[in-house]
Amino acid sequence: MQIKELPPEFLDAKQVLQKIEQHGYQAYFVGGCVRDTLLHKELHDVDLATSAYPAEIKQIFPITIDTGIEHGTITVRYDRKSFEITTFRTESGYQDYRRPDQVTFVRSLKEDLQRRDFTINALAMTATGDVIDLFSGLRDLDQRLIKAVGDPEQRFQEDALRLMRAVRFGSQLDFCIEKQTLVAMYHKAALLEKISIERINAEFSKMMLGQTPMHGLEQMIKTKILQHIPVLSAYEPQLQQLISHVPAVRLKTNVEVWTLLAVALRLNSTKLKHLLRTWKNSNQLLNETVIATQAAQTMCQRELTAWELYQTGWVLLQQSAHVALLYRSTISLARLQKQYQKLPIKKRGELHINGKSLLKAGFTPGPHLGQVLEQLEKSVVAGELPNDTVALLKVAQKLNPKED
Ligand SMILES: Nc1ccn([C@@H]2O[C@H](COP(=O)(O)OP(=O)(O)OP(=O)(O)O)[C@@H](O)[C@H]2O)c(=O)n1
Ligand SMILES: [Mg+2]
Repeated sequence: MQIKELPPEFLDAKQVLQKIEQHGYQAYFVGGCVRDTLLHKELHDVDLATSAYPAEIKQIFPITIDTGIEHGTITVRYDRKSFEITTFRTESGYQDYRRPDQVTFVRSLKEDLQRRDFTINALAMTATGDVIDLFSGLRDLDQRLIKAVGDPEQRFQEDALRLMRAVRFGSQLDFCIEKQTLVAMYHKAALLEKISIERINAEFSKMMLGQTPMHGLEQMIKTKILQHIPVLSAYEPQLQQLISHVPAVRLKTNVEVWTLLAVALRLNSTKLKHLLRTWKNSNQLLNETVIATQAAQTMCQRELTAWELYQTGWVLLQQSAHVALLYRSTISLARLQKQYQKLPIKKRGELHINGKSLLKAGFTPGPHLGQVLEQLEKSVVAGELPNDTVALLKVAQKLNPKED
């Protein structure tokens, strides 16, 4: 099979491959970029593989960087751009189920492709667009199957993260996991405990942001993978309920992902923070999810007050509403937007009074100033007071009678 017109992302790299070929070596596009081109999907990275050893690549290109030379990866500078090229290799060892103990450079493309995880990821393509399919990856792309290359148990034994990758690709591409591969996942599920939570999280989030996240969750339950991931393992019944309640959902952001889980698992703020911290999410994601969850849980029961709308902010309100809509179909985004737009102010900076103006008016410095300001802010947001400096100062003086 030949791809006649290569996407533009390949064009610069094509020259690099051809230059390597001119020196008598083989060089190919490999991995996800070939898969995604065949599926007409957006490409994120173009991986290059070659029969040339790192030292030989250095002889061809005057400027190189030893990016991961012990694994055979070199960055080549060509035409003012950078390209990562990896020498064909086999891997052995895998004592820790994560990394091979030993990498051996080889000259054969087949040996390189057969250590890869799934058949659809084991395709190669020449500079001129010829697809090399040694493990029936094209058939599996056609049948929409995630199938391990060779012996599935061995593939998962080598790198247990592949358990999550199988589920992730299944959801991203809306593919099924082939039967033997699924059985092997069930047998090897416990190996996931060897994998760092950061890497599990990265795959899990991609899965949840994919086309069929509920199918992904279902497969995590069926294969028992769920039993070997932190915190969520304790919530199987709630996740099962979520799957039957919202069979089809497309989530757009990580905040939506974790907010949906928080709502489905009925987590209070302490438990939610524990989940998010255990999964090593960033502080920003944690803070935003806590706010969005609070709003979503409330929206499932009743409309938000002006103060709640104000505190959540428009960006998080949209995400909360997207989640809450799955539980309460009467929520209207247009109505929410109208209510938000009607707020007299959108942030504290818009309040026509601040600490400085209070001090200028003779207030003594101290924490009570913050309390007075918050009271004024609440009253303005609720529409009980105009956002007017003179009026606000008057009320401030009443709130703090000791001051003149
Ligand atoms: N645990 C892993 C990780 C990667 N690979 C191989 O390395 C390639 C590149 O890995 P990566 O960039 O992680 O995945 P992609 O398939 O490129 O998918 P993505 O779109 O997420 O980049 C994969 O296609 C696969 O051939 C593998 O065999 N086993
Ligand atoms: Mg990739």
